[in-house]
This record gives sequence, structure tokens and C-alpha cells, in this order.
Amino acid sequence: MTDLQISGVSKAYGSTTGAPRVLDGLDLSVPGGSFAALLGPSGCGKTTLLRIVAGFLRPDAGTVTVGGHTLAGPGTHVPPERRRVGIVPQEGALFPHLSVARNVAFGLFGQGHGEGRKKDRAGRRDRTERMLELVGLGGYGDRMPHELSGGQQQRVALARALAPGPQLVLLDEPFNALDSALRAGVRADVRAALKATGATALLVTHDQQEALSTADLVAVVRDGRVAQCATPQELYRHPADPWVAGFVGDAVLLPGTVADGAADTALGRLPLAGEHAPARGTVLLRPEQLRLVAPESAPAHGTVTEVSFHGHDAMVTVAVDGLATPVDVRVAGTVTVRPGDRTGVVVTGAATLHP
Ligand SMILES: Nc1ncnc2c1ncn2[C@@H]1O[C@H](COP(=O)(O)OP(=O)(O)OP(=O)(O)O)[C@@H](O)[C@H]1O
Repeated sequence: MTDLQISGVSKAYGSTTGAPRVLDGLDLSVPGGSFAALLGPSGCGKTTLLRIVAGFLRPDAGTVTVGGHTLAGPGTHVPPERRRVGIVPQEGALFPHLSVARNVAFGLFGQGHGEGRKKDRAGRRDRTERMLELVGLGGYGDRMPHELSGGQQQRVALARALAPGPQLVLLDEPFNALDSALRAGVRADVRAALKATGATALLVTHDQQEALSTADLVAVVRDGRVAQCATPQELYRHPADPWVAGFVGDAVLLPGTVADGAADTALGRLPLAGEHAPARGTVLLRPEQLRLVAPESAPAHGTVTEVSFHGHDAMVTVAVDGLATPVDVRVAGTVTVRPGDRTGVVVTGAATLHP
């Protein structure tokens, strides 16, 4: 298992001094065999970092090491073809004039120097078929790419990236072109295939649901640095700051005053995760921590201003008495309240406090 270490990586495009830094001393550590996601808004530098790790770009400063070997750093630049890094690009990555099997075998040409040509060919055929089976496409080798669905094409692209046995696989928004019904299934297949090989993986995405549901570790990138790197659960429950909280999910933010390990807020006195000295701060809750109850049985009351129905659940916006900003409450899809209704609001679980 091969870990990936990125330390102090900076990059500015253009030769003029003072060009803005797209990456600004970025650090990231991905343990061997784990699946990490780089999550951030458009233009925050995710693809730039991926291209530096792949070797297509040189960083201005910092180092990239894989399995303890420096691939990029002061005076060192291992060329892309010698990095043992597989790449799964965005849609349209397959050679349209080659069969599925020849697409997958493409990465294997030039391997196995010194062996007989026939043995090479047999070995390549076996390896290609094994990779296609791994991604659930055994027997599809003779098809042409245009005879496959979008999801199948992306799985072939993964098989091609995995065929040479890379130590690290980089996935650049590989699910973008797939419709949402197909995405979840393809994501799960790709994750399972990667786990079966033991390769370390780094996925670039701007889709928070994709990152949270697919990765073991999510690194949120902001202004050229990692704002927080944590497991999906830790990131969602204990975001480092309100920006990260809002980027990885819906957030309810309220002013609060801390005393004796709890915060006094317009929604009542709320227990806090972690220890906090007396202070004023911003209290964070997730909409599913709020519940609508009969007004007489709640510490906080308000008026429903909006109901937005999503099928499996619904989001109810409530203007709470004494609170300047309305709060969102996630309820079951069988929602019965309507705009204008008076309601009580209660909170379950602990809140997170930000200074
Ligand atoms: N070759 C280039 N020359 C100059 N500027 C570039 C170049 N490539 C990217 N940039 C700029 O660098 C910044 C980061 O781009 P990058 O593609 O790394 O972001 P990203 O996070 O991957 O965005 P997206 O999610 O939209 O793909 C952007 O402001 C972009 O305009």
C-alpha cells in the first residue's frame, strides 16, 4: 500500500512575478490504499493539483512523494510515464477507433521487456480480461466504445488506468457526464474495483454528495489550501468553520452564548460538542437536527415561510421568533405543514461552536 504526501505545494500560472497563486502551500496526506476526494468550488485549484501529482505540471514550491519516493520537489521531476500513476479523465477518454480490449491493453504496451512477443501478447490478453472482469465488463472486449453506455465507458477508462498496476489512481471528475440515476451505481462500482486492487486513489469533484458518499477521506480545498481534511462523518458533523459547514451540506447557523458547556440560543439551550470556555460565537446545527412540534411543547416558536419538497424528504423554512435569519428544518417527505402555519422547533443532538 502506497501513501501519497503533498507538502507545501504552491503554483501560480504565468511568468509575471506577483501572478496570483492557484495553490498556496497546500498540504495533504493520503494513507496507502485509501480513497480520498479533493472537494472544492470551481476554480479553487483541484485540477491544477491533480496535474502536479500526475507530473504534467511542475509546482513552484513543495514536494509530492508517493510511497516515500519523491516525484516532484526542488531539483526533482519524475516524468509522468515513470510515476506509476493511473488517470481516469472526464468523459470522452476512450479511443473511439479501438475496441474495448485494445483500449484497456493500450497502457500495457511496452511492458515486459525481454520476454517473447507471444508471451507478451498472451499476458496482455489475460491482464485485459481480468481488468474488464474487475470493473464488471467481462466479455465486452470486442465491443467498440460507441456500443457502450456512458457508465460502461467510464468503467473501461478505469480498467485502462488500472491495467498497468499503478500505485496511485487519479480520477478527474469522472462521473460528470453521467445522469444522476446512473451516477451512484457507477461510483460504487469504481470504488469497489479500486478497493480490490489496493491502489491509493484521489478523486477530484465539486459535488459534495459524491465526495461524502464515495471517499474514505475528504479534503476541502479553499484559496489554494486544504481548509479541512477528515472522514466524511467528521467533516459533516464537525466542520472546521462555517464556510466548510455550508460547503459540505445544509447548515443552520445561529448566534449563541456559551456557559457551562452549553450554548444559549434562540432555539433554546443547546449542548455543545467538545469543551468550550464561556464566549459568544456561531452555533452550527444540521437541518435534520431540528424537529417541528406543536408550539406548546417547544422552547422556540416560529412561522413556516416555505416548504420545498424533495420526494424522500422536504425542507421547511421557519422564521423563528427573535431570530433575524430563518432556519431550515429537514422533515420526512410526508410533510403536512404549510406556509403561514405556526410551529414549535426543538433540537436533537449536540451543536458545534465556531468563534
Ligand atoms: N493553463 C492555465 N493558465 C492560466 N490559468 C489557469 C490555467 N489553468 C487553470 N488556470 C486558472 O487556475 C485556477 C484554478 O484552476 P483549476 O482548473 O485547477 O481549478 P478547479 O478547482 O479544478 O476548477 P473546476 O472545478 O472548475 O474544474 C482558475 O482560476 C483557472 O482559471
